Amino acid sequence: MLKNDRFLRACRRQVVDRTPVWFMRQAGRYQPEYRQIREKYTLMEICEHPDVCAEVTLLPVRQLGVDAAILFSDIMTPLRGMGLKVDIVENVGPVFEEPIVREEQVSALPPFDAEEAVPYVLETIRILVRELDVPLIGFAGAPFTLASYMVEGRPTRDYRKVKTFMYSEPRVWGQLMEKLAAMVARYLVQQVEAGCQAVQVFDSWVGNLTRADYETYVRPYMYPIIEAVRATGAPVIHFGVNTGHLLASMADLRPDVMGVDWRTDLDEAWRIIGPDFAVQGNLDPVAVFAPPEVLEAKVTDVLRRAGRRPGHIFNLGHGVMPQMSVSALQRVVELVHAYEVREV
Ligand SMILES: O=C(O)CCc1c2[nH]c(c1CC(=O)O)Cc1[nH]c(c(CC(=O)O)c1CCC(=O)O)Cc1[nH]c(c(CC(=O)O)c1CCC(=O)O)Cc1[nH]c(c(CCC(=O)O)c1CC(=O)O)C2
Repeated sequence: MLKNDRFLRACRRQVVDRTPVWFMRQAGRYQPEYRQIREKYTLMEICEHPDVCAEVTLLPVRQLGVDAAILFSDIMTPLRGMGLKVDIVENVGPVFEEPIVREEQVSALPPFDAEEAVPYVLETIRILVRELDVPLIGFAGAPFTLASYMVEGRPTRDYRKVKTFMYSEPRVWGQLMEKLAAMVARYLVQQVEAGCQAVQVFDSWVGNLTRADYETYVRPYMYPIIEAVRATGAPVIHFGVNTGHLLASMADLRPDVMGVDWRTDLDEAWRIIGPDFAVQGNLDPVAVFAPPEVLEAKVTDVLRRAGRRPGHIFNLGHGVMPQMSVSALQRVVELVHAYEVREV
């Protein structure tokens, strides 16, 4: 029985004693302890050593006092486990040796089973659920975001290659998205079966599409993912960046929680998707660098816009940045937990 279940209660829009808070990328380069571990292990090697990976996951929970842990991993972890040649290059990001350009490469993608591809991820989860007093969030990248890296071969600003592929080869695009959706659904369900109490689906880069393209080329492949997770009973959070124009379309997938970036005010986002969802976010990450009185005003503005309604999980509008300080994030947690919401 979890000592602190306010995150799970908020996912289900149940009344809480304090607004739960956690941060995307709460484990990472902003922490001196993480940087010390990274001197000995690459990011992927951390993931492949369950004892080290568990320690990295636990550190921010203990240091920051957040109400949820997120498994330390990357969205590239399952693809690498499937045998794809992808590396995380310093100050670049995921880089593929062979970008996807031909149908044969899509056909050659093998079926996914986490027990075979990434057994160490499941082992890390089993260690963590024995140690944690707060829920553990599992996660995966969504098909479009994964495909963006696989077709482009590396992070991109214009998505020219992946969108040209999507428009020019709709049949092969469909095969790629179906294979990735099957992998993501299976991977998330296996993370829940290993002990994760909630999962997040990161479609970080889907905001680069028009609403029509999202509904044509992406959303059809998302339904089986959300439905597979819903069947486990674990809450699912769906998040993308720059998705203000897509929130109504994404809501049709019926995740339990919609992640919101900072560009859309939280109350406006909640109005767009309606009262049947919980919401997560949405402090501008750069506000963490602001003077204390500005930071406090911005944290309070997010909380005020949630209007003390059950179903708000406080987070940044995107991930923690390497230049951030532990003390600034501790201050955000204090401010959120000090804010009066209705008593349980
Ligand atoms: O190499 C390292 O050790 C540090 C970089 C690092 C990566 N994954 C990481 C870390 C730890 C950290 O953020 O410090 C570790 C990482 N990647 C991810 C998460 C989950 C989360 O955001 O909470 C986490 C942290 C999980 C945790 O807090 O325990 C998932 C991830 N990787 C990725 C993406 C998509 C994206 O951001 O492009 C996403 C979705 C989350 C998001 O949108 O922020 C892909 C990725 N992974 C990575 C990079 C390079 C990051 C950089 O150099 O700025 C990139 C590309 C990028 O962020 O632009 C590598």
